[in-house]
Amino acid sequence: MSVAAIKIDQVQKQFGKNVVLENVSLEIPRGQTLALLGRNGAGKTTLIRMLLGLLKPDAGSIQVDDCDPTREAIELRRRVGYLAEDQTMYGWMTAVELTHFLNPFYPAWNQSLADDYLERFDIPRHQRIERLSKGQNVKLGLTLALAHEPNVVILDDPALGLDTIARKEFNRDLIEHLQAAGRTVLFSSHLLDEVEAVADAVAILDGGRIIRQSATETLRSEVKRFVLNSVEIAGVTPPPGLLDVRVWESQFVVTVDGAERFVEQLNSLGIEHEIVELSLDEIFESFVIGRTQAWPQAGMPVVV
Ligand SMILES: Nc1ncnc2c1ncn2[C@@H]1O[C@H](COP(=O)(O)OP(=O)(O)OP(=O)(O)O)[C@@H](O)[C@H]1O
Repeated sequence: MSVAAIKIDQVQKQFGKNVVLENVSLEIPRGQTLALLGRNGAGKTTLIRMLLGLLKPDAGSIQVDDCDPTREAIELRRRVGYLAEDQTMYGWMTAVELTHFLNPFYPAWNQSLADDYLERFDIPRHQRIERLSKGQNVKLGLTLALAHEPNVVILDDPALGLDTIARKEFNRDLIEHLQAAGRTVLFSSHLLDEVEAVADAVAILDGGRIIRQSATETLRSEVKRFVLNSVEIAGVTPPPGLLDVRVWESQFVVTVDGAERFVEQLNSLGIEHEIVELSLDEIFESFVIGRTQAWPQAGMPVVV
């Protein structure tokens, strides 16, 4: 058994002329929860569909729980729990009927675990699925994704459309039932404030590439915002990992990936600075819409 539960190596995918994924590589160690972040249309669902063998990569390779999704799709489906974005289910069945219906498709299906989830998630067993609320629907989807005790769980924007409290409940359930059981979880999301509490690691997908993958805590300690006096910064070499520069009255507000190195650089030059901690939301924003053009070039007059 390999150490990585999910291994994506140099994957490419294009639809017609639209290159959606370009040299995407990503590894998720067993037992880890990784949040895949990206703006609308970044390619999250496309990547997830390839992990499940529903789409073939144009190039590159994928391993999920030691299976190649393109060649072992059925075996893979049995080992992986999947909750799709806007999952549609048989509306005319009741929740409990659906669990019994799916049972024979999965050799490892655990009906008493399915019953247990229905109860713990407060899903009315005998109500038709079409009459369940959005929150109950998502939780039923989660029940179905987990009842065969998969090693790997893939959730495509699971909290989409849920209200704030339902999302918090969902995240709590995710932590209690998946992480505690040592499952590997990959979930895509754009609700970053909530990802923070759940994800051990995040990967940011932008422009068809993974532009950053890191432990959530490491990312927060390495990406910081600095407030600097504009006169002092003139002529200083832009730091590696510069993500964003804004001119604010007589100050430069600079976001850097590699905060420690930048602090050393500023200290060695005797430049005073204030450090601002960022939320994951602000970090994500700096990566995907940050602008670095406002960094002053040596010899350039500086706005004061
Ligand atoms: N089957 C397909 N045929 C053609 N283009 C597709 C197909 N599936 C996805 N695309 C295109 O690929 C790009 C990525 O779509 P994808 O659904 O993977 O993004 P996403 O990150 O999941 O977005 P969202 O957060 O909005 O769900 C989009 O430009 C989309 O139009």
